[in-house]
Amino acid sequence: MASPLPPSPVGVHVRAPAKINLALKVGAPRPDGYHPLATVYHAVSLYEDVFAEWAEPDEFELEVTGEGVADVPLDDNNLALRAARLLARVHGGQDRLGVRLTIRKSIPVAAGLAGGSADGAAALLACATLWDIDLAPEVLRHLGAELGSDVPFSLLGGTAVGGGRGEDVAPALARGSYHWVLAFGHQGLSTPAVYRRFDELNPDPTPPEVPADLMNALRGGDPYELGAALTNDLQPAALSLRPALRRVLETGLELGAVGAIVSGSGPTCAFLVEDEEEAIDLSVSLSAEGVARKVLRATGPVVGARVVA
Ligand SMILES: C[C@@](CO)(OP(=O)(O)O)[C@H](O)COP(=O)(O)OP(=O)(O)OC[C@H]1O[C@@H](n2ccc(N)nc2=O)[C@H](O)[C@@H]1O
Ligand SMILES: Nc1ncnc2c1ncn2[C@@H]1O[C@H](COP(=O)(O)OP(=O)(O)O)[C@@H](O)[C@H]1O
Repeated sequence: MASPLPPSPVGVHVRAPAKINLALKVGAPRPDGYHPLATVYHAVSLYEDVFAEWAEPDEFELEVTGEGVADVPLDDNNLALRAARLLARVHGGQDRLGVRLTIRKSIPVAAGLAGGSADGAAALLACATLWDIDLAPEVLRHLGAELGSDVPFSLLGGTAVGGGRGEDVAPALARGSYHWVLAFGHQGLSTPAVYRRFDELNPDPTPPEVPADLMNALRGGDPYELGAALTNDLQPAALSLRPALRRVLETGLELGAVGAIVSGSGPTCAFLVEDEEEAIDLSVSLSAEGVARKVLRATGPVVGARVVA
């Protein structure tokens, strides 16, 4: 069969954001092993860049550069490669498609910020654009859910409620823009290990519900209210596996953060501050304290995966 002609453009650049969970309520494991969640995702301005270029039919190539590359799988376990193969298989029709993917990582690996999911989401969108496969956003999100629980949100972005195992996303009614300071650890945490520790610590958890105070705070747009309402059921499990995180959280609060939380399964600590000036002050002071490997500022909410060029 003849290989399809490269449609224009020949290369596509997609950018996808990191997430933090403003609320993460976790229930008892389901028969399939996943935990039912009621979560509020929030996309922040730290991005993965994924480039997709036309390649020979059936050729799926990957190059990864940037933050934490040594810990990124380069084989078919990589979420970006899996995304490309999945899209080609399900929506490629009779065409024998191929792609050369390049990921420029800025989101630390296994940090609780969904960097791998951002790569999967970005690769889906980049390949769909490159191969001229026109899919509705909800169809793309449905495909994303096959790659991982956080991938649909990486495509959606903004602030959104997540149900099911996290893959069932809907935009939340939210006002305002928030300033965050993110403190990264020296070593990642395994998401399955943190869920396992959650099970040990919570033999009989209550069914998860999105907290009303957090939704009210988001409707009001006041960072102080939001800071007080941040909640993460996985935080005790992450602290139990990485006790040093307690000091990071306490230090950020002592230095003026209006809220502090472990992001998802950790180990990144996210600090909410009042405004940009406070964000600059806190990031400088936290760096000086030496409690984290690296400290960065970010704002949220930002849009989900999007074509840049
Ligand atoms: C904890 C969260 C919070 O948003 O994110 P991270 O902090 O890892 O970024 C997510 O639930 C992670 O989502 P994601 O990293 O996409 O997980 P998946 O690839 O779907 O699943 C990886 C593993 O995590 C566990 N898992 C994941 C989701 C879920 N609702 N229950 C689970 O028990 C399972 O052990 C599963 O095998
Ligand atoms: N493109 C990718 N980038 C980073 N990690 C990936 C990628 N694809 C698969 N992974 C695997 O997913 C794991 C979790 O990755 P990541 O999304 O960075 O963290 P988290 O789930 O804590 O948000 C990594 O340890 C790695 O084995």
